[in-house]
Amino acid sequence: MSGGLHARLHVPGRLDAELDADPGSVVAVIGPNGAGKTTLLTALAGVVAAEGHVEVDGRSWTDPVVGVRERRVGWVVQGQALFPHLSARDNVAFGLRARGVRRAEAADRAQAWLDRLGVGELADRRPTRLSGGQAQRVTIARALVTEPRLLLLDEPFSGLDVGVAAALRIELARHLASYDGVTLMVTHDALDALTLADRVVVLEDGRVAQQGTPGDVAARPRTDHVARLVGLNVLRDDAGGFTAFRPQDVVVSPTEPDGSARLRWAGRVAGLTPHGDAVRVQVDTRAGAGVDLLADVTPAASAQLGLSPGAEVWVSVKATATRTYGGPGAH
Ligand SMILES: Nc1ncnc2c1ncn2[C@@H]1O[C@H](COP(=O)(O)OP(=O)(O)OP(=O)(O)O)[C@@H](O)[C@H]1O
Repeated sequence: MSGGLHARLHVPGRLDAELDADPGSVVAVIGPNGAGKTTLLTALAGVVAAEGHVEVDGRSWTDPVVGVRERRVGWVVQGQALFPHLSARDNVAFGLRARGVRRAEAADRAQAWLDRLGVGELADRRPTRLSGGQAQRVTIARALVTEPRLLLLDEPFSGLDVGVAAALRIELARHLASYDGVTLMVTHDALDALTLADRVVVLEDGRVAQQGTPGDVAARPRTDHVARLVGLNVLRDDAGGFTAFRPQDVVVSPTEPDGSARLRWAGRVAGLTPHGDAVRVQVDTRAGAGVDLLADVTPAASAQLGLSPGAEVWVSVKATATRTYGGPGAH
């Protein structure tokens, strides 16, 4: 048996997934709504009943079944409330007290974690007197104080101001770097998956659709969801291969473009949104299972082409600007 996490979990109708993670690694779990991300986390924690097995640090949590309270899991869950009647320090100390740690020691250890997360001076405050970012830091301290072997983060930055989330991201990255347990982080944010994680697991319909390093998953998405997250156009061919290209390499023209070395599609403009200095044009081409292609054009070109929703256009991309992978003979 080796360390880290080994899990195979089956929750009928909701999840059928196998997962391995090295000690100290951070795994981002991404996928569309309803893909099974929360089910995966709750099944690992033992909150949701699952068939299969879970092994952490060489110890089975499923044979015999280890109860929810005995699993060494730290939770930071979306919308999870702190106990309103307890101070920040007592909130953090709670899990230690429940494990029989004496009051004074629990308070000291809680204070040390609050200090580490930069909210030590707020230890006596109740949650209603904390900002969203401060409360999330207390929640993270509460998850880490019991020294879990599995840290489960479900959208840890959602609902926070951009600036607050950015600061917390840096803080959390620092803690994760020195944490030797396994972290699983559910996120809808491509940047979090790319910057905080060592591995990315893509769930779709309760199954693992793809996994790999963040760089590999971002460069070679195999699901529409990931393609959209990382801002790539990805088309699937009949042989199971994929063709990916960047929106900035797509040319929009009023008539069919010349040149045989271009892939081209006729379509209609489905939407226009600002994207950095460019205009991101969504074109419904019926090219790939109802997925719109994305093209980035300059505002001047957009005006010149008279782009507006419903306009008929051609989109094309040089074959040399595309990358194919995944199918037979491709890589
Ligand atoms: N308590 C439940 N009982 C039965 N089915 C459920 C329950 N909770 C979720 N499901 C179903 O299980 C599937 C996976 O849901 P889950 O909440 O794990 O997805 P998710 O990837 O976390 O989605 P989101 O991004 O929307 O949070 C969905 O089809 C959902 O409808």
